[in-house]
Amino acid sequence: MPARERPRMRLGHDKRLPLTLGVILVVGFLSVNLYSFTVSSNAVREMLVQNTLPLTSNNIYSEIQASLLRPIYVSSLMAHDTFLIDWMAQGERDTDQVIRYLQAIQQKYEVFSAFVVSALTLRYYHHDGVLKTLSEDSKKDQWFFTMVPHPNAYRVDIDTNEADDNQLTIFINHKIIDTDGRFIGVTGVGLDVANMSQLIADYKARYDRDIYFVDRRGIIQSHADERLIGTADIHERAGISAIADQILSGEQGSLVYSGDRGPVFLRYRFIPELDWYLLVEQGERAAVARLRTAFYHNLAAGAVVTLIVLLISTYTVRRFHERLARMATIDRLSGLYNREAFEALFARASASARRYGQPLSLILFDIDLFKHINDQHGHLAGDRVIEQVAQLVQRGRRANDLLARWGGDEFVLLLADCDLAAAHRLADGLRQAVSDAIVVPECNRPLTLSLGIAAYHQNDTLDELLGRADEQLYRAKAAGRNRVASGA
Ligand SMILES: Nc1nc2c(ncn2[C@@H]2O[C@H](COP(=O)(O)OP(=O)(O)OP(=O)(O)O)[C@@H](O)[C@H]2O)c(=O)[nH]1
Repeated sequence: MPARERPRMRLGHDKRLPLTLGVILVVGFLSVNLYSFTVSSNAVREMLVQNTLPLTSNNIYSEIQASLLRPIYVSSLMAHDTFLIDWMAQGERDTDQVIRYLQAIQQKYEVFSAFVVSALTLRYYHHDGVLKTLSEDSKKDQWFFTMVPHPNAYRVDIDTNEADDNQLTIFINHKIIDTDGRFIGVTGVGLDVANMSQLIADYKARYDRDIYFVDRRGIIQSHADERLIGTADIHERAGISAIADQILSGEQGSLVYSGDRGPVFLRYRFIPELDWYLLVEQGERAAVARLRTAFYHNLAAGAVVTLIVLLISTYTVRRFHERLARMATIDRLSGLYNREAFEALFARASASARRYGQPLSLILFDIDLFKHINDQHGHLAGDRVIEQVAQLVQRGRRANDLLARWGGDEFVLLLADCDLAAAHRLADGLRQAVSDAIVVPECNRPLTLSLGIAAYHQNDTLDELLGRADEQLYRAKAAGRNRVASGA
């Protein structure tokens, strides 16, 4: 049956189920994903504050301790070296001697620089020679004069190195005390800040966290961005300024501040060896970046699954509706349209005939003495005959003609663009074809039809048209069956 001919029968809303499924899936996927994203983000945050950042801080602290231990040890060794103490006590006579000593230290321990400054002469001896004489008036030399009242034996300072193009250097300054307990100078080694910065940059790459040091005043002393060193103050930096005092008054702890890209989790720890604070921080965005990516991937997967379910359910529902529509419009035994479908299709065909002013004829036909076939050969044989007639007429009809089983052994054939005379000829041909092709089961007589034809009149109802065709059919039966009767 051509699809375009199928009568439109509302058998349900075939979009409702896929839509409902779609909504349930979208809401389900969204809520499950959002929930798991929120739970995992909270877990990551908690992990960051309670575990990851403190652990990182501890690891770095240990590494710092390990990397400073050696230079501090070397400085201490120099400060207690009897050669140096004696040499100073004896009036710093042979300069070459002390320079060779400093060179040996610098080479042996592979430090950036080795130096000694005398409190007596204020001369600054460097492994390359005598650098200068310190002056109490020079701002640059204050580090030395502040060493005297310093409570500890050594101090870690960060400063530009005049002996090496003013490069930033970490100095381990160690007091030299003579045998009488008097302060006679400072000795120590210098470490390249670039190395330290590299170390911190490595941490950043390894842990994806910002790691830097500030002194007790809040001035950044070591940072992957060297421009900040010695100049930037955390009291003046956006976000962290709000918690700067809290950091600088504690030993260690975890804090949160709002950075320009969301909350930043910070772990601070005071490092007594450096007299600095170690700060380890990580933005929430970076911490949950992977989760966010997973969230988007899950959503995409959910969208694909939803789409597939929508397609499958739409296809299934459509197939189901088509079957239902077929069941509701097709007569099971003959495979022809049933009465309801014919009524709907007639309305369309008659409207078209009216619009284009074309003739329309209806043939109502009935198998002659069908009851006998049933009675003598059984209902199944009768059914078989109905099938045969239906198939034969269906095959012979024109594409625009509508054929339906009207009930029992009665059929209707609506002939589009066909006047009464042409319909009569066609009906007779049909009658002939059936009696030529089909025999009554088990008795060799040909099966015959009686056919009544009526022409469609403007504004006829189906009942009116059928009524007139039925009269003609009655006439054909009355006249002895196996014939065609027609009338306007
Ligand atoms: N096998 C079968 N029989 C049916 C079916 N529907 C109706 N019938 C029978 O078809 C017969 C119809 O008989 P009628 O059309 O009234 O009478 P007839 O024997 O064909 O005689 P005329 O129409 O006067 O030639 C009845 O016996 C119905 O029981 C069906 O689906 N299958």
